[in-house]
Amino acid sequence: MMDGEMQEMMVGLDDIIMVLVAIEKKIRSLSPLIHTKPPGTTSMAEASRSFYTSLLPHHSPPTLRPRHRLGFRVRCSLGGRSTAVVAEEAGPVPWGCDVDSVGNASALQRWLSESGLPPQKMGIERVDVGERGLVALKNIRKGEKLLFVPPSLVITADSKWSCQEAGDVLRKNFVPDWPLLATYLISEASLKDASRWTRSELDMYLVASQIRERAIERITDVTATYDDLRLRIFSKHPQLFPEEIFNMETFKWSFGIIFSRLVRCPSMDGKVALVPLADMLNHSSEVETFLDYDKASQGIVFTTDRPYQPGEQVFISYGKKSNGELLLSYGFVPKEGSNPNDSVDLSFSLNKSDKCCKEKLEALQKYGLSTPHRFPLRITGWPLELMAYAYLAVSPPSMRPQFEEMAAAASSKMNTKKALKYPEIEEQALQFILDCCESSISKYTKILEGGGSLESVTTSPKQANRKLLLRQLAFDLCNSERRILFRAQYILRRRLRDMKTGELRALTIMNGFRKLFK
Ligand SMILES: C[S@@+](CC[C@H](N)C(=O)[O-])C[C@H]1O[C@@H](n2cnc3c(N)ncnc32)[C@H](O)[C@@H]1O
Repeated sequence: MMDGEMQEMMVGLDDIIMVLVAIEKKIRSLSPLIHTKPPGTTSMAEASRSFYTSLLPHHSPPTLRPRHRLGFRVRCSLGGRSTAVVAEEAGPVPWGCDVDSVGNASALQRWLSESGLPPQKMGIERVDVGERGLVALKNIRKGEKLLFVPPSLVITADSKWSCQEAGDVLRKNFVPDWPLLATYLISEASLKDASRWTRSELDMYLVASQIRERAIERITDVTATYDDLRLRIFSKHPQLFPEEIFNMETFKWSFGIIFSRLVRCPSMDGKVALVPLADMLNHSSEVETFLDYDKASQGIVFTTDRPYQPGEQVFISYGKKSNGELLLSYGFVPKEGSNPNDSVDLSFSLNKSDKCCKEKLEALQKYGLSTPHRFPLRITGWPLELMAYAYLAVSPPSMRPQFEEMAAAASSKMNTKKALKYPEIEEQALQFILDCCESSISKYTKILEGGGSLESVTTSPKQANRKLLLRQLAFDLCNSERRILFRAQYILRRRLRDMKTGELRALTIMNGFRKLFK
């Protein structure tokens, strides 16, 4: 979560929705009560079933055979298993969020209103940004509250499971919300084909970007989480969690949904939920509004921070995220230059041949840092922490007494937000950052200008050749990250040049004085 603010992800109707598993067959048959129960009493299994039948483009029956789909994952490791062990096993990386037909949207909307959703000023429609989204049906004022999705339609860790016993087992074992919801989705879902990045594609197209590392970390975390659940729970209750349904592939799929569609509600102590209809809202960096639970109306709402006219797509913010983070969790990259929160992670290391390398490393470790360490660069500059890390990296042995102060500042554990200043090594520190920037730029350039293999894709993701689409996403991301690095390079070079001319001027003046006194 960036800047402690609410972060949306969400489980899409079309995803949650995909529902209905074989488990259902074994357990209890879901009664066709969906349309007969009074509003507000809908069970999550019913919700899932209805989503499924109302939004899927083809009304294919739920299948036991797991097929893959969707997005990326988060840090949610349950156990202490070394993540490095599973990194290599991670295999193909599910990516992004498939967008299905809007053909059945009206059935979904009808069902939602029969289940207690109040009349809406927005409807699900095909849109230019995000393929499918919510569009204003009437004039919407700035500051207006919208949605009001009642808790009965929301999926949370407390939701009722089709297979109550399975849910109880997970809760008894204190499984945290994210893996619990992921397992819930598997138990309710049947899966579809996905756009997926393979490990080799990540290596090929995102080799210059730190996002590749983070993608691998995420897969690793999900893999470790699944392994932990399998060991502690699934293997002990095979009748509740049969492996043909609860396996690594289905787990990756459900985490993909969680990553791209889970809503964190600040007003419910950060409780996470999957919210139908709300999960049709696309992200815009130009708005700041986000989903939350509204105590007064007892529903999930958001408050518009701009007016909309009928026909306009309505947006929320998924949080102040960089393009890389948006690609990682949601599978899209905003238009170049359109994201004021964009940043690029750059990895910095201590010099191994530095005489004080060991002491510097110890100082870093004391404050929870290491070498290499990643820092975010923005179009507007770099964090004070990076400058402190650079000071530490270039400081000579005579500055030993300052190592700890530098490490503390690099970890942002210093209470003051004041920038450290060591004029005697400032030039080297800036040069250290510049060198790292330039070496990174050359990696991006190699990818971006490497024979024009990343040709442009203009058709919709659905129709586009999957490979071209993924390459294009990687291309867009690399371009936006390189742009930030170019800017940092420009600022650093200028500052270094100014310092050098300043030094030169000072030297000339000094020489002048010297001559005068002679
Ligand atoms: C919560 S869903 C929003 C609804 C989604 N468009 C759908 O049809 O299900 C999040 C997904 O919508 C798409 N999306 C959201 N905002 C977008 C944007 N600004 N540009 C492109 N795609 C976007 C991405 O595929 C993302 O994973």
